[in-house]
Amino acid sequence: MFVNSTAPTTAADAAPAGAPVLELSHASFGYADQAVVQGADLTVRAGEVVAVLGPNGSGKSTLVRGLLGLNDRLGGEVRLFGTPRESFHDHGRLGYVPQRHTLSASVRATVEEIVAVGRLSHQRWWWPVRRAAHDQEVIARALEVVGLSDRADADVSTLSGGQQRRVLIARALASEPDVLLMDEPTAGVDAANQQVLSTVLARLRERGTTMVIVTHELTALAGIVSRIVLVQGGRIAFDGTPDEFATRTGQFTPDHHDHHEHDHDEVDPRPRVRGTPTSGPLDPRGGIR
Ligand SMILES: Nc1ncnc2c1ncn2[C@@H]1O[C@H](COP(=O)(O)OP(=O)(O)OP(=O)(O)O)[C@@H](O)[C@H]1O
Repeated sequence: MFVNSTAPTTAADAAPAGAPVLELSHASFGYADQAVVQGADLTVRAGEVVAVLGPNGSGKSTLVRGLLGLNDRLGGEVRLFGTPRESFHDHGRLGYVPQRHTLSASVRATVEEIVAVGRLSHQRWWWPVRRAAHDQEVIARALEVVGLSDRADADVSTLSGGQQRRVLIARALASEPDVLLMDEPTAGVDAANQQVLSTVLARLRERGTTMVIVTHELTALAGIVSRIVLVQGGRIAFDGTPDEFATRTGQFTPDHHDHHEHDHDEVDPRPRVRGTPTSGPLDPRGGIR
């Protein structure tokens, strides 16, 4: 498998470690007039890797889509890189891998062509249609990081579902986002491919990429997440470190002090987030299956 490549770079003006990049203040999101997520307060800082857990239907996707402006905000505020969402236009700084989304069999495009779509947010109308050398380089690195360099010219419809998820991650990486939001990136992916994805995510974390990952498979992310947010019934029921989560639920003890924590001399720039467990019982499923 791939493993010894470098991840795509983040934008040159990336937020400094610890700066707030995504902020929700008493935010409610839903569909039409129906609130699904209510009164959410959440600040994600540069360099954090946040796992969003919760039972089916609790509102995880709605929360993430709400951050991106993909559903209705019914109250509260959303700020992206310090700017109110309604005035934020630098969408290339946010990479999004949607849930349950693979590439339709009817798409006639190569893997590289799909990943190249991620560069569109960097293009200007006066640019030539032909890709610049830098774009080509970023696309090649994104493919390398997800282990699909050798499939660049393959028709996407010939790839497995798990490989297609990796194409979508590469597409998001190709936009060189400051923040990567992924909705169940490991869902429906076999153990071998989950391992590949875990390696990809670990490498991105090492590079300081801020990530918000909706997941039911926390074990696949052990050693990668720095913070856990649990959504229950549309509300944030827990927000804290993996250790605090383990203590609170008594269910899951992630081995989050993996080798990535120790094989560097420099101080980890990621902020230490204080746990803010709310009162009341946590759902025993805790979003883990
Ligand atoms: N487009 C939509 N229109 C109306 N209601 C929706 C829509 N999408 C989701 N919902 C409803 O919002 C609620 C929360 O759904 P959401 O997808 O956010 O949950 P989730 O926690 O991500 O669930 P899962 O783990 O199953 O993916 C559900 O009751 C769902 O039916």
